[in-house]
Amino acid sequence: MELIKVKNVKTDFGDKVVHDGLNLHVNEGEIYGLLGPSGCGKTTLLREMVLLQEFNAGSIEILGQKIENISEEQAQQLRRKWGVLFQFGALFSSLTLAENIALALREYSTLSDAMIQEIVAFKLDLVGLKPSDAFLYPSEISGGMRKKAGIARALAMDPKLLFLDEPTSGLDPISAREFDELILQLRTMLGLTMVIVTHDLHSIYNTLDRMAIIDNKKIAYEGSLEEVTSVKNDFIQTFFGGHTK
Ligand SMILES: Nc1ncnc2c1ncn2[C@@H]1O[C@H](COP(=O)(O)OP(=O)(O)OP(=O)(O)O)[C@@H](O)[C@H]1O
Repeated sequence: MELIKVKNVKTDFGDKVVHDGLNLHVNEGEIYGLLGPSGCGKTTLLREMVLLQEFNAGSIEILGQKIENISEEQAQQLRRKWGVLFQFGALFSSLTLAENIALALREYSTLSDAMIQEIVAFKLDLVGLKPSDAFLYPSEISGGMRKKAGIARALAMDPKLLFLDEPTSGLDPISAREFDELILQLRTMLGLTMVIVTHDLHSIYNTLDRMAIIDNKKIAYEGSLEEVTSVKNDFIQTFFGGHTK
């Protein structure tokens, strides 16, 4: 089942055309990568998918709902069905990790305090953080732990879909690989579908089921790693740093 359908999406910022007819789909349960050279419009597409950015033409359907011309009420309902972790999507520095994770639950649910604490503890455990980490502030933890806490916050409302923008950027290699493992575990445990913008070749190899490479305003290549890297041309060779078959 296709959870995301992008059809002929066009985006410009004034004179600058960023997307000129993008087409892709993401299947349920898939870890799908948005790749491409710097500035090709990956983050813009991700922002369009999560209703933070308008596009000029075409159509995007998420979880069966077309998002162009969506009403505010429908948009609010849809936003609760996905979690997002942006590259600089910092946690609120004045709140503990537990308070950060609980934020959406307090805003969108009528659950009791005790129930919210239980859910927070469960989410912390899910991402590999300790119960005692709940009381720490973002400034007191490492970058890797912050990313994990960001994922725990994104998972607070039990989303079906997770959108991640450059999740391993800024992490040391060990934390980055730990993060890849976490992504794979979460998919297995929760059956999540994920869309990940990434430049990280290790993450691309370790985690992605399929990917789209945006170049020159279009989806230049789409498919599994095997399919994409079997293309014999200079662009693909350079993009994958010569690590193709
Ligand atoms: N709000 C905006 N106003 C004007 N131009 C924008 C805006 N947002 C993005 N752009 C431009 O659109 C292009 C695509 O940006 P985007 O951030 O989507 O690229 P990207 O592929 O994610 O890049 P990177 O890999 O460097 O993060 C860039 O040229 C950028 O400068």
